[in-house]
Amino acid sequence: MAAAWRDSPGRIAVSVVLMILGGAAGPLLALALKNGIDRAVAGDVPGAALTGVLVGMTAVCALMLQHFAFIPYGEAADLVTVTMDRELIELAGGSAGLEHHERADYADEIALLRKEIGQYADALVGLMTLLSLGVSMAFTAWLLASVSPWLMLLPVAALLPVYATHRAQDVQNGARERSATVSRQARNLFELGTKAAPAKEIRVFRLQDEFRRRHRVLWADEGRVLARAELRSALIEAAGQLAFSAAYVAAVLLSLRQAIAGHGSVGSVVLVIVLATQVNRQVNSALEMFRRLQRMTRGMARLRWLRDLTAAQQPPPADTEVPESIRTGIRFTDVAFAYPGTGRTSLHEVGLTLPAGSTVAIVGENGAGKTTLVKLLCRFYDATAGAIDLDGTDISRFPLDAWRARIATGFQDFVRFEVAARHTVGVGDLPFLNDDDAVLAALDRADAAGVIDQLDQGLATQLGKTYADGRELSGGQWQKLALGRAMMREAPLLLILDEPTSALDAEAEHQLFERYAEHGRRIGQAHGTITVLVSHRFSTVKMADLIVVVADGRVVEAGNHAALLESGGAYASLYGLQAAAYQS
Ligand SMILES: Nc1ncnc2c1ncn2[C@@H]1O[C@H](COP(=O)(O)OP(=O)(O)OP(=O)(O)O)[C@@H](O)[C@H]1O
Repeated sequence: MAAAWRDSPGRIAVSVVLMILGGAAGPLLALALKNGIDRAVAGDVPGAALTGVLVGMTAVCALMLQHFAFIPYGEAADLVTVTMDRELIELAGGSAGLEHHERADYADEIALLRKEIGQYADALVGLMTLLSLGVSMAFTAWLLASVSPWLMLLPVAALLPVYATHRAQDVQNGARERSATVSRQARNLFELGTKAAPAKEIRVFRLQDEFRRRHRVLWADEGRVLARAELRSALIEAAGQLAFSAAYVAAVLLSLRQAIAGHGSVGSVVLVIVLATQVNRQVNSALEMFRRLQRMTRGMARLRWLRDLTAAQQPPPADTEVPESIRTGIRFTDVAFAYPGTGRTSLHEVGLTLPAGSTVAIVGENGAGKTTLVKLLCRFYDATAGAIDLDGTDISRFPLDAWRARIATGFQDFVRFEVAARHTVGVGDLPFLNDDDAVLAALDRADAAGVIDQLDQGLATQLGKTYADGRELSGGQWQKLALGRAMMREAPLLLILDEPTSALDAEAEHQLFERYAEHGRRIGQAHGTITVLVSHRFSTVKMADLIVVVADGRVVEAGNHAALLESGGAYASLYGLQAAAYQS
């Protein structure tokens, strides 16, 4: 409601007035009916006719006002949804690190939030309806009390189903929460089975039936849990409704007894019957609205959790500026790291110096810890122990945005930005987004200018199959544009290429890395830029000034190619194995 008021106070004010009038119209209709009947019974024809007109007018108001109110608050609700979407984009992308995306339990929460956030428009509808219902119920209670104070118990009895609904919702929420992981797995299978990227492997490995089978099993499990919860909550709700029904029958009998005893008119009996029916309807609607709002409350709690998490994950205040250039280098001192929530240490006592202006290759087997080292350099996470410093200053003391502004990166899981080719590359340095010369120079540095030559409209070509006129590229072409993006920043302090050439063969990767190393050395002379290349291929990184061999989260060797070969350690034997494989 607060968000809607901020977005469009006029629409909300008009809606509130119309909803209050609409809420009052129902009970007033019953009152007009009572008066009309009493006057008719008393033979007052003009009075009865007049109240007849009043009955008609209040009936029209009861039917129409809430519909008219829906126009402005429906629009306000749409605006709120858009505002909420924007907030979620801001929160999901606004934290310093990646923990909320990479931790499974946090990812579950965010997946639920993404699903639910579109329903916030319903929250406004629910609140407006509850406002109108509140007015109706207050009027109804007052009119019932005027017939007999005992009838005041009727709305009180209506609280029983409300309470029952609350309990029933708890049961359902608990079940939904318990099945969140299964639901995420099933969703994962659905996405794998319907998206374009996995389509080739699914066909070749004939995975369709296996996916369908697993999907069926997962939903069967989740379905059973949810169905049991649904049944339990339906029984709890039915008990609440039954209690109210008993109170309804008692109210009608009470008013009849009063009329028979001469303490009330025929009109009063009609008034009680109409109002008691309205109370029933009001309670049913209120139940429905409460149920919806409770669901929203869970979602709002999730949103608050994400707000708090994002705020808590903000970096500590910076107390020094990022230097223009690196003088000596970046040093890891006894760095250890465990991914939050895993309790498993991924890096152990890493001690390492990356000299200014050098090209450093990080090699190692799958899961060795190469990308984790890169994540710490980008400050996606803070080290659990130890420190990383640049020329003696801990990198956590730099303003995070300023630090990242001096890093250029190309990742293995690069993004396919489906925009104009110019912008796919240009986002690598936002101030130069529309600077074609800068974009072409970056593509040239990445040896990717050829991709643009193959596009009908050059840099202006819309990319991606999401658009009817979009041009789809091959995996390698997308990757080359991502490399161009990595080359947009001309004077980074760190140029990090984390297996960005996986779609290329060993020879092409080798040539490209030579080119990057050459480029790195050139900018390295001016700014002390350190080029970090991550690869599995020992043969392609031998030109690096420093080769760091990582195994099981530890740096096991570091030196240049010749020195490492001479020492005859892990590098020498793995290099020998790979070289032999190529030769054979
Ligand atoms: N987000 C994460 N949450 C928990 N553990 C993770 C996460 N990412 C990586 N790990 C674990 O940390 C260890 C190091 O992973 P890392 O991604 O750094 O390896 P890598 O050397 O880059 O491997 P690859 O060559 O396969 O990319 C592995 O044991 C991995 O399972």
